[in-house]
Amino acid sequence: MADAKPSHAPKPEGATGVLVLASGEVVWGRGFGAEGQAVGEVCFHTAMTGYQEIMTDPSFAGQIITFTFPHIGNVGANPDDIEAYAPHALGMIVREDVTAPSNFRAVENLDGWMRRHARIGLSGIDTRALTRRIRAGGAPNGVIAHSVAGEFDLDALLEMARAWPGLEGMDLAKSVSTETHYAWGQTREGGPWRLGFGYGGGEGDERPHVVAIDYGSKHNIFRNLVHAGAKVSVLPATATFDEVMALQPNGIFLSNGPGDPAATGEYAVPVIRQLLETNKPLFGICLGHQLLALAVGARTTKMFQGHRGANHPVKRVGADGATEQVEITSMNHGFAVERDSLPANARETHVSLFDGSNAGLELTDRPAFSVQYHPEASPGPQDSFYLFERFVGSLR
Ligand SMILES: NC(=O)CC[C@H](N)C(=O)O
Repeated sequence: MADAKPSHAPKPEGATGVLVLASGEVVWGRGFGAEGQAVGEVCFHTAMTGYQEIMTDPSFAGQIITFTFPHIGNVGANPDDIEAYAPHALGMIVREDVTAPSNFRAVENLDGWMRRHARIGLSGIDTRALTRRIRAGGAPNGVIAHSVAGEFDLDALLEMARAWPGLEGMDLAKSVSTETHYAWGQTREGGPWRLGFGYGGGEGDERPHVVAIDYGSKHNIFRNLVHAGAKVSVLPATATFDEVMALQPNGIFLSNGPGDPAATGEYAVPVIRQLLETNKPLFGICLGHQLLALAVGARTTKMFQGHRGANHPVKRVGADGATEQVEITSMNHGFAVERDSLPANARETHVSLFDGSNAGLELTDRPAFSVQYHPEASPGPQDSFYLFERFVGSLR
């Protein structure tokens, strides 16, 4: 089968998978993983490693990921490289077919892992053409479908893609959050994973206590907080001010998460405003950054194509306004804080060197700061671990 390009071409021989965009474009390929169909926003991710971490990052709820790196699946799947206990991305679009894994840590192949978790894959796609399509036209809504028998109702799939309302205005954080409060160190994972050791512990009464509000958090954030010296309790996205304070936090963490930050209106921002009044140190990542910005009166906006990759350069600007350093960061966001809407008590601390968009802030009258990128990496570089040390170091 020739590699499919975005087109209205009739179904090629042997096609078992298809992507149908809301525009009517049809891209044929070969399905893997689960059969069925899923509708969401089609984005692209440029990381060369970490497909399992990316698929399990809850921030990707509602999204279908096109991997620009052509060989996805060649290290299989294992029970450690996960950022949540199940995948949250709806599906993946890849260039090459998934081959048998070649890695000593693999316990199953990606195809079986995707099937087990009811996630759809599409291979044999010209991912460069699709990425250029997204870069030029923005991230479209679309349906990904897999049928071993090769039976597809294109009209129904197109209708599904068109009927999907899109991520703007969509509140997804509370649907992927934890349902109950739990202590991170008492789960099977603690600090960062090490070959031969697995995950380290995080218990200890002498450690400063971080209460994390889970809007769809990645596990590696909690592992890094533990590694920096904290113990972590996790609360649902809808936790009230009283529920947070009942745990006697030394510091508060606002997690990453999916969907439109402005659509979390009634539960996140009002609580964050109350938490800021306590003057307890507060740290936010990605959705947590956007929610902190909203809480101080700034605005967020939907980006044209978003930032998703593991090598995004960010400029860090010191409080003196002159000292500048560059961090290479991991990014995964489709919304951004509008710099011009930041109030006088919020200082922009980080700027994306790809497009100049806001990538971090700190309040000048409260011990609160946040970044748009993912300092916990997984996947990605670890340049930004200092943020965990800075936050945990500020807790008493
Ligand atoms: N990784 C995240 O927390 C993403 C935040 C938000 N959902 C966005 O797309 O911008």
